[in-house]
Amino acid sequence: MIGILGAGAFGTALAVALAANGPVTLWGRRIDWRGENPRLPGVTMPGAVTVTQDLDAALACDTILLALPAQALGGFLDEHGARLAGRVLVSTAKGIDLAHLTGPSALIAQAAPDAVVAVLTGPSFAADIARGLPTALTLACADAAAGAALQTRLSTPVLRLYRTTDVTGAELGGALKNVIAIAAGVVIGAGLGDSARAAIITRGFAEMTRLATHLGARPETLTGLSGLGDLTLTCTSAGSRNFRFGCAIGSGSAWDSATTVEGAATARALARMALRDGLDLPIAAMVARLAQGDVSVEKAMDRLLARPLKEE
Ligand SMILES: NC(=O)c1ccc[n+]([C@@H]2O[C@H](COP(=O)([O-])OP(=O)(O)OC[C@H]3O[C@@H](n4cnc5c(N)ncnc54)[C@H](O)[C@@H]3O)[C@@H](O)[C@H]2O)c1
Ligand SMILES: O=P(O)(O)OC[C@H](O)CO
Repeated sequence: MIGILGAGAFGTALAVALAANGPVTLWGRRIDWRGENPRLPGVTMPGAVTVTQDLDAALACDTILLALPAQALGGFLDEHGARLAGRVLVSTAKGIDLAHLTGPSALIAQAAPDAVVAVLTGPSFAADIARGLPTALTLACADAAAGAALQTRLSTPVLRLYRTTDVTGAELGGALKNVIAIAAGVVIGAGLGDSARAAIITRGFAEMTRLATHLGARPETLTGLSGLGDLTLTCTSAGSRNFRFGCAIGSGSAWDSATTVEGAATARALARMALRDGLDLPIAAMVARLAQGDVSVEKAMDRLLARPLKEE
């Protein structure tokens, strides 16, 4: 049976989609809604989904999807990680943990060393998945046989999973695209134009590839759904919270800090990793400063444009 930890927009959307294959238990720490999750308005839960605050019910499942925000995952695992032993654990968070400078799969593997760990990522808005719109994702698992079994188990007629054994590449693609999406939003919010956005996407993709391959990812994974695919979606759609957050920075508008924006903390993590490993990640470093209000949009653009001219 499938359990999902985290009853936010994405956990709920996955529960709705996977109910097509059988019963699903969706756990949230606070379920103060019935029938329709306010984080995913207009979506009714199918009968095959049990929504619960009882963690034991979800932990009784053999396959568990973790749909908590990246910066919340470490704390959750500190408290409950030992109870995840022996399961198939699928990470869906798109971020780099600021405290450990690692992706969610490494945190999970550390908390539950004997578990099979996989990553589900790729271009997908929760609202699209919940509405049953066609979506293609990447399922990454270092254990090829376990990955193939999961691919079958988590695919539905409209949710099409492609598999890879490159966990590092798939996970980093999903985390890093959020940072570049903030930068793309800043460009659009500040009225700098679509040409500048295309430049940010392309140079951002170069940064994503530089860091991911440095950490052992296969370059072709970055050009797949989990990298370029998700980067394209997130940098071009107002459906993305990261993109909208960037737009708010660029236009000087207010932002609701309760909204999950994974790219802000991940940009800070990347800035630290760049320093640690001597990498050049100028867009990520600037997003980290913009997200914290440490630099104005004008100064950020001036500094990026004043960098020495170089080969592409
Ligand atoms: N929303 C999407 O379209 C989408 C798509 C793909 C991947 N994701 C990824 O899924 C992850 C979750 O995003 P979301 O959209 O569901 O966010 P969300 O803000 O809608 O929901 C987050 C949920 O996590 C819960 N939570 C936070 N801290 C917790 C803790 N310590 N213990 C237990 N529960 C906790 C919150 O109560 C909330 O229900 C993110 O990493 C995001 O990048 C989201
Ligand atoms: O709303 P965002 O920016 O968190 O993006 C959601 C998904 O990651 C898009 O694939």
